[in-house]
Amino acid sequence: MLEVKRIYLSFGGIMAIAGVSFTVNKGEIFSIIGPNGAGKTSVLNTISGIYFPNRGSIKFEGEDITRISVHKRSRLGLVRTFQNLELFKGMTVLDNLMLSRHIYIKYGLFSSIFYFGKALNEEVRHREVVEKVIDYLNLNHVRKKYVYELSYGLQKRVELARALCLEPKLLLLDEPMAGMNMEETEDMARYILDINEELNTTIILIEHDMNVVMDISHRIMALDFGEKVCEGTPSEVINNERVLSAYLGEEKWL
Ligand SMILES: Nc1ncnc2c1ncn2[C@@H]1O[C@H](COP(=O)(O)OP(=O)(O)OP(=O)(O)O)[C@@H](O)[C@H]1O
Repeated sequence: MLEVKRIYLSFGGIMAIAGVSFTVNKGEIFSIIGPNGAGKTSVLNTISGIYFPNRGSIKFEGEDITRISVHKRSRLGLVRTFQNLELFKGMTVLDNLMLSRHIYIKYGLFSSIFYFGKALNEEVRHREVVEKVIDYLNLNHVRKKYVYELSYGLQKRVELARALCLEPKLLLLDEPMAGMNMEETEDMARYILDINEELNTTIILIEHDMNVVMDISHRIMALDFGEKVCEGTPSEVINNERVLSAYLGEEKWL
C-alpha cells in the first residue's frame, strides 16, 4: 500500500531522515519506534505531506505522492492525527467533526449559497459519516460539548474521530496514547485494533508506550539518528541486538 524509498530530510545542518526505506502492506498495523529525535515524526510528516523529502520517493497504492499536497493526500485516503491535538477547542465535538469533512465538499460557491441538489446530498452524506464515527468511538455523550471542556483522553479520542471522518485507507497516528492514564490507553488501543480489523484501515503508529506497540503491531521499524536500525515482527525487533542494547543501556527507547 505504501512504498517509501530512500528518503532524506534535513533541517539546516540536522539530518532528520537519512536514507530510510520501508513498505507498509494493506491491513497492517506498522509501528515506528525510536528514541527522542530519531526521526519518527519527520517520517510521518513526509508521508502525510507536511514536508517533502529532499530526496527519495513515496508511493501510495502505486501512485507517486512524494510532492503532492496534504489536501490531495487526504482525498486519496491518507490521513493523520497529531501528537499535539489539532482541534478547534472553542467549537463543539460535532462541529469539529463536520468541519473535518470540508475537504470532501465538491460543490461550488453558487450551489452552496443556494443549497440545493448536489450540495444538499453531500451535506447529508457528511452528516451520516460523522454520526457513524461518533457512534463508533462512543462520543455521543459529548457531541454537543466544547472540546476544551473534555478530559485530555477524550480530546485525543475526538482527534482520532476527526481523522476517521475523512474515511482513511491509511491512518497515520502520532502518539495517540501520549499523556493518557492506563484505562484511557487501553481504550485507545482497543479502538485502534477495531479500526484496523473492522474498518480494514491500514495504520502507521508512532507510540512511546512499548507495551502497546508490542501488543498491537504486526510489524515494527526502529529508527535512530534518522536511520533505520531494524524492521520486523515485534519479537524480531525486541530481540534485535541494537534495539536490545538500547533498552538495557540508557532506557532511552522507553
Ligand atoms: N521543523 C524542524 N526544524 C528543525 N529541526 C527539526 C524540525 N523537525 C524536526 N527537527 C529535528 O529533526 C530531528 C528528528 O526529529 P523528529 O521530531 O522527527 O524525531 P522524533 O523521533 O519524532 O522525536 P520525538 O520522539 O521526540 O517526537 C531532531 O533532531 C529534531 O530536532
